[in-house]
Amino acid sequence: MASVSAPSAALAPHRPSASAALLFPCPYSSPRVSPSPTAQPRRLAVAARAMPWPHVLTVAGSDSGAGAGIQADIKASAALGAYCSSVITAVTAQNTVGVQARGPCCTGGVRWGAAQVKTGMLPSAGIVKVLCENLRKFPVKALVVDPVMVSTSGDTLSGPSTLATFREELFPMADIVTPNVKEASKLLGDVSLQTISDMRSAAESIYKLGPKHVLVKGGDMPDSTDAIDVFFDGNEFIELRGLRIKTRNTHGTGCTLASCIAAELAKGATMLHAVEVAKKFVESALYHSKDLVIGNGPQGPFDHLFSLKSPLRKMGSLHKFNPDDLFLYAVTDSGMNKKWGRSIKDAVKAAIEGGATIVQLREKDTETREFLEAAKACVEICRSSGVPLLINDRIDVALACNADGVHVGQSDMPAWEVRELLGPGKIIGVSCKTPAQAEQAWKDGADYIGSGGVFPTTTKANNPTLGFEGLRAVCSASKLPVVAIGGINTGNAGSVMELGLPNLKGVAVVSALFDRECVATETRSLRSILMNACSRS
Ligand SMILES: Nc1ncnc2c1ncn2[C@@H]1O[C@H](COP(=O)(O)OP(=O)(O)O)[C@@H](O)[C@H]1O
Ligand SMILES: Cc1ncc(COP(=O)(O)O)c(N)n1
Ligand SMILES: [Mg+2]
Repeated sequence: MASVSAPSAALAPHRPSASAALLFPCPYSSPRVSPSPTAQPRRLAVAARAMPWPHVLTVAGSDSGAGAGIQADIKASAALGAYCSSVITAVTAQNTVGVQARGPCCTGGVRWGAAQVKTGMLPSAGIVKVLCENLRKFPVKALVVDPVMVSTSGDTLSGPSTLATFREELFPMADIVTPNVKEASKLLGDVSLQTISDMRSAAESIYKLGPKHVLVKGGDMPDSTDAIDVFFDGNEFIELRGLRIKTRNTHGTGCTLASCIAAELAKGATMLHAVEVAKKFVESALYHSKDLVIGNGPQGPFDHLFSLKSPLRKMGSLHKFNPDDLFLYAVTDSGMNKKWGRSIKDAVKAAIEGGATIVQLREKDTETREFLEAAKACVEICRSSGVPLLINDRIDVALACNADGVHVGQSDMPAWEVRELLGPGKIIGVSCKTPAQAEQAWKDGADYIGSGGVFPTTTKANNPTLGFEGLRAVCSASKLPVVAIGGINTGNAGSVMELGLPNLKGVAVVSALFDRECVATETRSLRSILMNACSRS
């Protein structure tokens, strides 16, 4: 890419002034309603009035190369279904080689209402102070602070003069601060950060400066085959481990991650879920862009809008996947429900009443139309009880009913293709019998694996039995949480949980619940057996 120079007027420093309000008009005034509602389809007109759109305001620098900064923020927010407005704090001239020039703009007079605000490059202590004044005057719903200091190309974007203002004024207001390892080190007086344990200590020290959460990002961690970030909420450290994509196109990963967090928060996600979706989004975008050639420099931009190639995709589920949801996993079977004269919907209702923590509709013999109708009814029941609903194999049905996710087997669509179709927010489970399959499921972006048959079963034909030893091997090798499946019932479920296997979060059952007269009673007794077993092991 040729070197791009920024217009010199834009590089001249400005003092904050009231006229900035004109430069950055408040984007929150009511949209004009079409004077002729009959001219547009009724459903669209109703939606436009009823839905407050998720909104991110980015306060960051412009990157003329458009891979990072404001440009990344707008693309990332749009990709995740949020509207993004912007306050430009600096103009930079950058390309795939590095930063050629930079200069500050102003942030004065901007009213951001109650948006989720994401901050990026804040080039001077003066601008950080103006920002903090505004934040105190106009409280926001959430504040995501990406303390941009040095670009990945090694160029300084915000000098040491801003450090104290970051630490003392901005961080205490933040809901999350997302430094990379180099920034975390600078913020803590150039401490050396070489290991995950160093990242944990850094997260804890930065947390003490006042933000509600800290994410220390490990994209630039040397010698790591995985991309590991450390999340800290003041109580618990969570290691977020993703696949490290081999690509030169990593310019703008940090800006993108922070904007995605803000976009997910705007959509109503909790902080940890927002961070998890954001990380998956960056991983998917890098994967899709790994061979992209833009410019000749060592660090290229990536394609934020890769998902446009997958028009089927929905906006993602707000149901954050919690591995503990695998505890009592109810899997339906159309034959069994027919035999006992109940509908899929009534079977699911009863399982939830009895304490099922996740439900999968596995309807191998149900006609598509009937399956979809039942799935839509089950989505409603599950949503109102806070229980995630997954669909076995049928990605089309999962998309049509907006289920929380899908469970696939080794002969179904590969999990990475499912992820392409469903997007980063949905839950994906994969059946795995071997450590190699478990490793592949993780690489493909799955959230959990189901492993079995632990015992002989009649529910699934030609299904070799793994036994406890096979289950142990898969659990020990898995980087994902595991649910055991296959021939599990009230008589043997306790012995499975008492194994105390690493990553084993629960048991999945079919006939033990649904090939019985009273689903709710069976579910209740299985639940108490599992709870007792867990308290013993
Ligand atoms: N090659 C990669 N493959 C997968 N994820 C990556 C890669 N590089 C960075 N990430 C992820 O991108 C996000 C931004 O991290 P990082 O690149 O460290 O931030 P920054 O851009 O601020 O230096 C993190 O979630 C990190 O794990
Ligand atoms: C205007 C601006 N803001 C932020 C970054 C950080 O980018 P990177 O993700 O490459 O560290 C950048 N290079 N330019
Ligand atoms: Mg980076």
